[in-house]
Amino acid sequence: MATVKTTTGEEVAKIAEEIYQKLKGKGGIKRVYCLACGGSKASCYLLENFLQTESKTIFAQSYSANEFVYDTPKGLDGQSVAFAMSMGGSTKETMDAARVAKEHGATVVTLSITPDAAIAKIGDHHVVYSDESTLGFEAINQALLLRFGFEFLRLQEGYEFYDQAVDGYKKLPGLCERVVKLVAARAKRFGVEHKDEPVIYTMTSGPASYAAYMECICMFMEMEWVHSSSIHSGEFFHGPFEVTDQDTPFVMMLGDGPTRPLDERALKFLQRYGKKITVIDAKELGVNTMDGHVTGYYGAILIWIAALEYAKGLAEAKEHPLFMRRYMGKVEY
Ligand SMILES: O=P(O)(O)OC[C@H]1O[C@](O)(CO)[C@@H](O)[C@@H]1O
Repeated sequence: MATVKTTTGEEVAKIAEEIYQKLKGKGGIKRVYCLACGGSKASCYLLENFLQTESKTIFAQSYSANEFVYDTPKGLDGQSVAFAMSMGGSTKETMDAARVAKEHGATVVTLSITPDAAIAKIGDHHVVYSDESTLGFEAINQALLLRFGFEFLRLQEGYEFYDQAVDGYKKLPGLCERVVKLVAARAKRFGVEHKDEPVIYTMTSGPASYAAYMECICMFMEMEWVHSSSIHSGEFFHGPFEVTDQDTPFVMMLGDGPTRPLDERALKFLQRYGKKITVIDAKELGVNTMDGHVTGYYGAILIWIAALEYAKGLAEAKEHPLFMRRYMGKVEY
């Protein structure tokens, strides 16, 4: 089987530079929109979160693609950059959203796992990423998108932690491989212990929020048909904590960014009043071999890689393959 050449971090840097040079004369990059569905939408969150937190000049927002089509933001214009991501490269909602962005004058970057995807024809630039669920850690979409964020910030405002960010980018694939091995036995155990659970909640905050959301809507609900909800650690105390008891399982994700205290507070409560608690901790996954300023972002990716293994463990124990569907691709919707 021919291997697909994925986009490198350096190539992302080149595309980012081209985009910046093009928009510089118009006043620079004003807005970044991420357009996608399901797992692809969740995977945009790191870029959104990074720019929202670190940038003073670039507004960032991700959209479920069809919302962008039906309720297009007024700010979409020639100073906007839209990232339209679809793993398969042909999801209609995402293709339509990319066209809307293009029609409004935005620079459109498309992303998929193949170079010749249908969506690639709509945009100005195309990025090819690897599917991390089949062990392609060199070009994970979340990391490639994050790299765009680092580059835009460096070019437009100056990013004081740029060197650390790029260094972390290089270390990431090795750390992901290490995480898979580290959690292998735990993931199997998680599967066995949770195979008959009707509901499993996920919880975290900050950059890792996408991992909790993806584990919930894609892995547990879509792939394993298990009820779930992803809860923000801060919001936990403003409603959801009332369901805590000794029978209800939670997957608690501890990030390594500034919002970790929120996660620790929620975990402390769960340990006091709950019982079925699985902890995925970015610190333990090895993110502290990187510089402190970027560990929140990369830690989120390591959490996701671990969460993916837990979902595989569940699929194995339930004898319910991850790609079994009842409705998707089978009925009209
Ligand atoms: O990334 P694509 O190819 O646009 O597909 C999106 C679909 O894939 C999933 O992310 C995973 O099956 C779904 O959540 C979503 O409906």
